[in-house]
Amino acid sequence: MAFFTRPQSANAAIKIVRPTTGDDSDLKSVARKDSVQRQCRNIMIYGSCKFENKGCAYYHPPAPDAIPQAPRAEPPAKTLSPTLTAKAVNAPVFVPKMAVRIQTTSTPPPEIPPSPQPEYHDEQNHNQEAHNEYAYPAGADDSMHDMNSNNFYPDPSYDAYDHTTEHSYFATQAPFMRQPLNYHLYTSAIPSAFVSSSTSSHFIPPSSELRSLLQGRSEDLHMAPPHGLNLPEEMQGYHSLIPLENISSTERRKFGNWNSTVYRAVNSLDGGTYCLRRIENYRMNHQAAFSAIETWASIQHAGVVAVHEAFTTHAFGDSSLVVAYAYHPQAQTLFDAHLKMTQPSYQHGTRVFQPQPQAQIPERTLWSYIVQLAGAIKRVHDAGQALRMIDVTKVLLTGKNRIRVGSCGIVDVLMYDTPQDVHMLQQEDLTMFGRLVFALCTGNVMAASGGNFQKSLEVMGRLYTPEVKTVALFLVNKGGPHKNIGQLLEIISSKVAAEMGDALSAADTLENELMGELENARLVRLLCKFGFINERPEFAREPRWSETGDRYIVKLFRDYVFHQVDENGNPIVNLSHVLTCLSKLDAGTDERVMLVSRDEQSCLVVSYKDIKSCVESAFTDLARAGTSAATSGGYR
Ligand SMILES: Nc1ncnc2c1ncn2[C@@H]1O[C@H](COP(=O)(O)OP(=O)(O)OP(=O)(O)O)[C@@H](O)[C@H]1O
Repeated sequence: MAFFTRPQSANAAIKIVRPTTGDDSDLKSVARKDSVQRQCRNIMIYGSCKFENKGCAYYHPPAPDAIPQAPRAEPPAKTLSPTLTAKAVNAPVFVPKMAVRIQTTSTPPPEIPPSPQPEYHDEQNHNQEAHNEYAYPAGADDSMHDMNSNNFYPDPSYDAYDHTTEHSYFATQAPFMRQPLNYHLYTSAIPSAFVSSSTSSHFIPPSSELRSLLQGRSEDLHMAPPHGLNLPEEMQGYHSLIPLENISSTERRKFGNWNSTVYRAVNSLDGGTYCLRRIENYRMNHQAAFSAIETWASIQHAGVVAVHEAFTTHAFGDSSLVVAYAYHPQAQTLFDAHLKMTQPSYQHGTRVFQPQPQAQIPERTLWSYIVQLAGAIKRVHDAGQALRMIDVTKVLLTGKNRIRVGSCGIVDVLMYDTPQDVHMLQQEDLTMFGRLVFALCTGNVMAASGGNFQKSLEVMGRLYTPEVKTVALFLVNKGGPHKNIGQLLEIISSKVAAEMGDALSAADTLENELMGELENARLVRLLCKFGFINERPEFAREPRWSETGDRYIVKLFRDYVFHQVDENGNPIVNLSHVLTCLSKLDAGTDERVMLVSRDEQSCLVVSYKDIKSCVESAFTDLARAGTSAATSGGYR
């Protein structure tokens, strides 16, 4: 038989009634359905009615201590769902620590102190339905009392709603209690008319592609170093070094005149992954050479790969300079992304390649690169620095149409002994920028040089709008000492506006994606709490701790969520059911659920709010007994 497939929602509510007593004269009046005998709403809300003896026509039940105790074994079985057996109803009564509405309980409602709030007493304000269908004779008073005293929500953020301090509209409404957060229940994504996760936008690929992209990055970040690399185990707190380029090649790669290698490494101080650029055989003459790194570390910009620190080391067997940068998993250089058509060959450490017919970079992408680079250069020049390394092999493509200038600061350290005028270096930045535009337009890194120049202009004019040529010429031409990046930004202002629009839509799209994932962390926390509580062999010297008290409800709920079976005893594996139940539990809704023990001897009707409270209380017990209170606090 399907014992965990009971009606579950408040809509399929099982009417909960006060247990019958030997003297049913009181209850007769409760059960009467005529309007005159409906229970006064003031009793339900405030626990008393000022007008009880002053003409109030509604029914006022006797004070709780006047209600005779109901014998436990005689619950009103006829009020239960027809699918329940009387046997289940007669199950031993379970009394949890917290106030939960149990059908078979005969505990009288606690006395509720009269409320100082003004009372309702006009005919309209008596909600007939509330009196009739869900009169909660046994539970409502408890529930109201609990809500008034905030027993369910130790969290101060669940304080009673103070309607006087809020918006004036609400201040005119009837007082109500602030409900627990229920926005975890559904993710109200931005309507798809505005943000679509299935189509590709300029910066963000469609949702499915975005996921596999992020998954790939995560894989990259957690990749373990292969054996036999013969690299230092540890170096200035960095470990797990993996080279990002081929180090077995006989041709050594050069960074200017220096041999250089790029590694990915993990920092043991913060656990973060970094990109280390090592310059071999570097001799440091002045400690002050690192002052530039300090300046670069303070430059934070979306278009610049962040500089972390620099140090010298003998860990590689020589004296190396290492500069640590932010690591962007699966980043590609612009050369690798757009210009590399054939395997480049190397002669004396310099890349030699044959220009090939390229897959043309779309103009929108080209403008995006130009605007992003201009923004990065502006930030760096405003900080009194020069990038000195704007090259297709040093600009990284870190996401869809997203680029950042890498390897910043390192030239400043290497060239410390031959200081140069910053203004001249900034002018040089603009020229390098122009050459990069030429290279991207034509697919030839030497496009702006010597004999290639005119041909490159022709190609550019054929493939792109005249504005692109204007920008490229502005950058490579000598424009005098006053030429600066601000002038370029003025020229391309309309492109900057378009870029900004795309960047804002990207933020909207990502926010939308994030909304869909919002519950994940909360549901995992809930599952962790279940894991801590359920089936715990012993706690507080009580071997049955996880089977009794509040934990019993948690266990029954676990069965309800995960262990349901169909009529043939086959497991019901319904992830939607699990997610819905957990979301409702996380929100602590008032919706009630019927929990039946496996032997059908216990049957409880509890709200998600109650179950949440049981989980919290059991988890708090465990956390309190744990060695580190601080750690346990992190799971709330
Ligand atoms: N900050 C970073 N995060 C992630 N990957 C990076 C980072 N910096 C560089 N890389 C990667 O390291 C690899 C080597 O970088 P490098 O700058 O040496 O490029 P390169 O094409 O080898 O240039 P060169 O010819 O000058 O050596 C490239 O694949 C690049 O994508």
